[in-house]
Amino acid sequence: MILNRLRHVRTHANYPFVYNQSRFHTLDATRYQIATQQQETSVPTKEESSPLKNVGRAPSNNRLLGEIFPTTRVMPMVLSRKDSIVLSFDDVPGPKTLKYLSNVRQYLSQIGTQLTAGILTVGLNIGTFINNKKPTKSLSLLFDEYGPVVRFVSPVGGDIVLINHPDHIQKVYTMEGDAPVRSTLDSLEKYRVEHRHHAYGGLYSVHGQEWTRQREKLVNPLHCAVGLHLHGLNDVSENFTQKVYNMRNHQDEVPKDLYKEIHKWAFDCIGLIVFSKRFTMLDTELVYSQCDMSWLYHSLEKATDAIIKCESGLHMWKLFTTPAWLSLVKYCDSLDNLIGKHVMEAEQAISFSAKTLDGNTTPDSLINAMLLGDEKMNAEDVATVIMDMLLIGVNTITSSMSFLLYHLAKYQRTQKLLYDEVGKLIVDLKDINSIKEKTPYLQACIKENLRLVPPIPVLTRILPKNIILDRYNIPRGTLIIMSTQDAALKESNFEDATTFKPERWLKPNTKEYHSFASIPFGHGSRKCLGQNIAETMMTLLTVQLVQKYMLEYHYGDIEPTRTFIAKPNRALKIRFIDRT
Ligand code: HEM
Repeated sequence: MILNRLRHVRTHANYPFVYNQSRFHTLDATRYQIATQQQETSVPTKEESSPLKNVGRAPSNNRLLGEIFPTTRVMPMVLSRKDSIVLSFDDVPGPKTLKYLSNVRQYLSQIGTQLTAGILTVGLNIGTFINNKKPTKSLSLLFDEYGPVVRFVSPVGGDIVLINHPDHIQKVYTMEGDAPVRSTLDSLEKYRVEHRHHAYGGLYSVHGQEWTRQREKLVNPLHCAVGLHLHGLNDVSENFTQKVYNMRNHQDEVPKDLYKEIHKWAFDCIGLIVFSKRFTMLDTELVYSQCDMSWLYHSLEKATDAIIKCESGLHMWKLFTTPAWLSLVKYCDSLDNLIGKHVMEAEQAISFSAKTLDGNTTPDSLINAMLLGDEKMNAEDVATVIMDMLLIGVNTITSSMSFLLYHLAKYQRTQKLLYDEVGKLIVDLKDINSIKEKTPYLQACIKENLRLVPPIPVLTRILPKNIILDRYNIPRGTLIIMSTQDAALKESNFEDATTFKPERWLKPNTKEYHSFASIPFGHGSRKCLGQNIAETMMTLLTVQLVQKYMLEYHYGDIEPTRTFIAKPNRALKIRFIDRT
């Protein structure tokens, strides 16, 4: 939604460049001066009426942009000899084809910037297929062609700038402001506007004051959640380890879909954290009609598939009712209803026991934390927040756990070193920090796995101020896509970059790396809130599996798919061989 609003603004912002190219060729000095004046501090005011002053950024009288990023005073900058030359937004290199189409963008305004991202994804996937390249490689080819800052002139929405240099990523984060804005999933947003009567999104997708309110409400309960449920999380992991034992075939492989079993494990764990209830999807063979929990799981799976389809295609669902869109509505409705039921039960339990929450009391569940206290949320908002949490939390953890097992099975020497560390470990379930302290090599494995395959491979920001990246002046309001995975796979940032080498994260080696070269959980005030939960879950399960089994993998390389949350692109046929 925000993107759709900003797109309108950005369209006008580009006109001086699109139509006045020749004029600028003769006015180079003026252009550089103007671009420099727009550096990080400059934000347009209502008084700026000269067309030249508005080059490369939003028109000054735009109310919407002002609403999202409140206006600050313009500080004129004087160009001294020491100032490096700043190039305009139009000089940013990128594929030309889309530029010609940009003249028709105003006629297609309701489709939006996300479509350009969709086209980008489809293009990269086709390129990968035609050139028989690894999916992770095709994005880096773009940077090889155009340099570390690539501009996509969108024919139908706002332009996109793609970056992969750790210095630039760091600079974007330092300029993100107090209430950072990321691009959201348009499909989920449309669903909420049309089918949920403009309900707020969950923490991942809201902005501004609502984001601040939700984040403040959730930050502590999510931190405490791990401590509250450490035993339960360990039990779920034990369940998974036992299920693998029961499901193995004669080759010691799990013949059914191992990814799906990991998904159920993640669902049971996050279910425990969110609802404070023991879900038992791992023990349940799916008979959908029989219980709410199975339906919740089934709806989550189907809603995820539908969102992936809607987000990665050509966004036709914005114009027509496509099967993917119908499926999204059906399963998001189902998720909403089922989660709503849990929230209502929690509400009733609260009113029955007349629970209260003063400032120092730790709530006994995440739902209760949201329903109690001074800034308590209404039931509908709580249901939305939980839906987003399930969609992000369950899928990201499933992705990382799958790749962690794959990497351990593939790199036998690493697995042996890990076994030396955890083989005889007795896990003290009173304190997760002590478990982490006793397992530095395992923590390095988790980190290295997330470097190689971050479940969310690109992060986005829409900045409140102009930013200069690699000498190019990028106007505020531009969608900046940070290809963090590409940064993490670059030889210039990590030697032997595509190899799984946990040792690189052990002291003193860790100092060698740029702190923004691998940021799987993001950074800053909008950083992932589930990092501790994710690391704890992966620690508990890996310890149990490595203590009991030797992992092996004998098939072709597994790559992450290019979807909004990465998945393995082929079956996880890992062998779980009993340790004697
Ligand atoms: C391996 C697992 C996970 C990874 C790699 C991961 C990664 C991320 C990333 C990259 C972001 C965006 C950060 C940014 O824009 O700078 C994010 C946001 C978020 N994550 Fe995670 N995540 C994981 C698991 C979880 C779990 C288990 C939960 C909760 C149960 C969770 C809840 C959230 C929330 C609520 C946000 C939005 C925060 C905000 O906008 O303020 N994540 N995550």
